[in-house]
Amino acid sequence: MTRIAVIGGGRIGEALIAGLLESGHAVRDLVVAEKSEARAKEIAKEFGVLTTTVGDASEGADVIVLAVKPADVEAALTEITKIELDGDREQLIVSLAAGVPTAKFEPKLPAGFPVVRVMPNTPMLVGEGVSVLAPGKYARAEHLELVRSILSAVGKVVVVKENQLDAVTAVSGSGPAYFFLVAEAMIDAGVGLGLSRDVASALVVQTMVGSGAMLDRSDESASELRYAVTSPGGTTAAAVRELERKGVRAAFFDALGAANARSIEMGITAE
Ligand SMILES: NC(=O)C1=CN([C@@H]2O[C@H](COP(=O)(O)OP(=O)(O)OC[C@H]3O[C@@H](n4cnc5c(N)ncnc54)[C@H](O)[C@@H]3O)[C@@H](O)[C@H]2O)C=CC1
Ligand SMILES: O=C(O)[C@@H]1CCC=N1
Repeated sequence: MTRIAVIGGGRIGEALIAGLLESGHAVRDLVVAEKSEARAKEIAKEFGVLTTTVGDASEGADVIVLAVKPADVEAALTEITKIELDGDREQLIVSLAAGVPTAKFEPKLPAGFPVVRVMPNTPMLVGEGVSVLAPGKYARAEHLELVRSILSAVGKVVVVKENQLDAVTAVSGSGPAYFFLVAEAMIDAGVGLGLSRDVASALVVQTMVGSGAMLDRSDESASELRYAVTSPGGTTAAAVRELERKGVRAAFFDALGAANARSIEMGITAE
């Protein structure tokens, strides 16, 4: 099986580790490098994986996954390049860092060393993620296929050109947070209407799960599914009118625009 080193055992690193193990990836083929000792202990205890230094983890790995913050990429890369990277053994770097272009990695690596940039999202923790892949200059079809095969174990995989990854980050990388925010607001609103928090939470969670499943399985668009809930002159129409009056659609345009701009900015400042 492919040996994977995860550099950075934070929130997305943990989601990847948990998702891979859950999908049957062997624990002996996973190794984690986490610079916080306390966090490394937590990861080792929770998942039974080996935790070690960046150099040791990278040395034995086929795929080196960088799951550190964009500002920490450079330091982590410096540690990785202290070992002898082996392009012939088809070693590969996969970067999950938002905004950081593959062109920032490539000059620091041995000539022709392949890099694949990926924007995942946290639902991969439960096998329902979406990972969007973009090959760097030296990543060939077989590298993309390897990354696809690893990440398809924890959700769907989409391939785009790298220049679309900032937009992707705004939509699906940050996306779970928007749905969680909507869930929080709906639960609070339900409590405001007199439901207990437990009942309001159960109703909101199942409504989200059910609506997501319909979107996934139905041939109808989001608009058509919404029309089917909206009886003329009824309760949904009254609610949607308020959401539109408060500018919910414009808020999403602006919010995703801000995320896109921030992703571009993080790529510039990561240098
Ligand atoms: N959290 C999310 O939903 C998503 C995050 N990402 C990207 O994933 C990356 C990590 O994000 P999070 O997991 O949220 O951050 P985080 O802060 O939770 O985790 C980063 C971890 O890396 C460790 N670290 C930093 N430098 C290190 C080094 N040199 N060696 C070993 N460990 C090191 C830190 O101690 C920390 O535990 C970021 O670049 C982010 O843009 C991408 C998609 C979604
Ligand atoms: O908020 C962030 O910067 C990261 C990237 C996408 C989701 N979380």
